[in-house]
Amino acid sequence: MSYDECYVKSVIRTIPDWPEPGVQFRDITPLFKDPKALRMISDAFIQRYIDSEITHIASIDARGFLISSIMAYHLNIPLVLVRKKGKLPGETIHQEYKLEYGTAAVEMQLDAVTEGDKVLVFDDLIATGGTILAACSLIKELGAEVYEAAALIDLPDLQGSSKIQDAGVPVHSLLAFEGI
Ligand SMILES: O=P(O)(O)OC[C@H]1O[C@H](OP(=O)(O)OP(=O)(O)O)[C@H](O)[C@@H]1O
Ligand SMILES: Nc1ncnc2[nH]cnc12
Repeated sequence: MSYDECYVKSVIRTIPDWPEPGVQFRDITPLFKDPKALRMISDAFIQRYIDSEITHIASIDARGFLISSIMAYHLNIPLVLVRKKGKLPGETIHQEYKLEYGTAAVEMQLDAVTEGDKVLVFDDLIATGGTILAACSLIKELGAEVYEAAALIDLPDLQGSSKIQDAGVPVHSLLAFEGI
């Protein structure tokens, strides 16, 4: 089955003014109810990385987990978790980042990745880029290299993907949606 961008885009639902007025929420839940669309995007990501040098996928809480665990299984590489602060046991490091209002923080376990690892950072969507940049900073702090940041959806008008690229991290996404 070949990748059909129009088909995949058609199963992503836009909810206007959620969770607050002015936001066009790109809802990926219908994609998980559609095995054909899920297979198309999973295969597209797997094809991109099958012959790459990536050694680990660092997957971002929570929607990032859904696609990256399929990728890790098929690529036969370790999946490590970047979670919202306070969810991971044991020794961790965390990084704060800015939200539209206030701040949030993501966290990784100290033994998640180490020097020599080439890590793909994966999330479902890039908006302002704050979450992925915080994840990249944790991976670098642990001594590993960020190979690339990938997401199903980019919202280019919010300039997050440009910000990530300006920080020296290549970015790959399958779909772009205009607007915020
Ligand atoms: O590029 P940014 O501006 O940082 O925004 C993108 C992040 O926002 C959403 O996560 P959310 O915090 O809503 O969490 P969820 O995946 O648990 O729903 C999305 O899944 C990304 O992780
Ligand atoms: N517009 C949006 N749709 C879905 N998830 C998001 N996370 C941040 N902005 C979003």
